[in-house]
Amino acid sequence: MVEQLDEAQRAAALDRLGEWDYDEARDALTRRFLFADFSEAFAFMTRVALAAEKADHHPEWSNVWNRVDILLTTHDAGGLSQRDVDLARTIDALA
Ligand SMILES: C[C@H](O)[C@H](O)[C@H]1CNC2=NC(N)=NC(=O)C2=N1
Repeated sequence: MVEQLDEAQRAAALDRLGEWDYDEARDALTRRFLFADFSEAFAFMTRVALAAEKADHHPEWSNVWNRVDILLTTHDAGGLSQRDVDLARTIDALA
């Protein structure tokens, strides 16, 4: 079972992640990625999809041309968990 992060753990995680914002309503991490064009954006999404499937942890996301909006939360935990923080780091490395 995955545990929801408490306030202190969440603050520490957000501090270290830097580029990610906190969505209070969803208890989630969010980040917008911008690319040169659709092809670059979709290539990124493909890399993330493979990593997400491998980790069995999946993003909520949308794409409009060169833009990819990502939201990470853990449905099983009812909010933000370490799995989201780990996936955020993985995604940053794939951008
Ligand atoms: C059964 C399976 O492990 C779960 O449904 C996983 C799959 N991917 C998931 N992804 C996310 N973001 N949150 C989850 O709680 C989650 N649960």
